Amino acid sequence: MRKPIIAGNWKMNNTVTETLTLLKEITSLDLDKEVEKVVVVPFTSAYSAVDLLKDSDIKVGCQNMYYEESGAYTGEISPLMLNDLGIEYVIIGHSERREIFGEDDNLINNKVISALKHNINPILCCGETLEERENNKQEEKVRNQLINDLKDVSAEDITKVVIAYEPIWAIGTGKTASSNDAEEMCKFIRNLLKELYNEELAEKVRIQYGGSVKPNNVSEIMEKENIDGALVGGASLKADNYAALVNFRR
Ligand SMILES: O=C(CO)COP(=O)(O)O
Repeated sequence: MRKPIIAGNWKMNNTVTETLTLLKEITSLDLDKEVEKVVVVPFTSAYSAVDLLKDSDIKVGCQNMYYEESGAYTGEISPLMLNDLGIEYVIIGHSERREIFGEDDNLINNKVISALKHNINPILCCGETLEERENNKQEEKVRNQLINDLKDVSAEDITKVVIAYEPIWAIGTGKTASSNDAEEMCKFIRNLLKELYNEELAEKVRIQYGGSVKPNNVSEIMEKENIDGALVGGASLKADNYAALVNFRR
């Protein structure tokens, strides 16, 4: 009932030339049409990616945005700019933004609200550090993040949000959460959504797992009841790997 969504987060990788090469390779491959496919590219590649993918069913996302529409915010990109390009998804609150660039839940909440107002679907990231997991604080951490990040998001809008559970200790480390641990946290998130909204809406929200997802573990992860997609970094940067992730059912 929830359409699976596989998103490749390219992070700070690929020039425009490299973007075009990779996307041409990806579009030449046979990709499952029943899976929603997103490539989340650097801002500099967004225009070229949208143009190259205009006749394909692969959607383009960006990795961040500011919440204001315009103004004196040197170095920032606005939702109007993303709209103008035809960007459908934006990652908000990735742990790298939180940890390296000091983004807090208040800023992230403003970005989520602004993206929704401009009809861009947020992929809202949450997840705990290794220390928090070792102290069994993962649920408390994710609960606090989501309560604050989703503040004032209406019932009408919550189903447009994709939530990505990305335990920080599993990102880029080759250490994946076990599929059972990932499912347990995604189920916890769905139950929280039931509490914040209601059962019917919570059942509609798509929840992704992210953190060292690879072609060889994607099927096991995607089999889980509360996991509806994957947000993939490293493995999404090679065309055949991206195709294998999208084709997790084959
Ligand atoms: O941060 C991630 C996706 O947003 C996960 O990255 P890796 O797949 O490289 O671990």
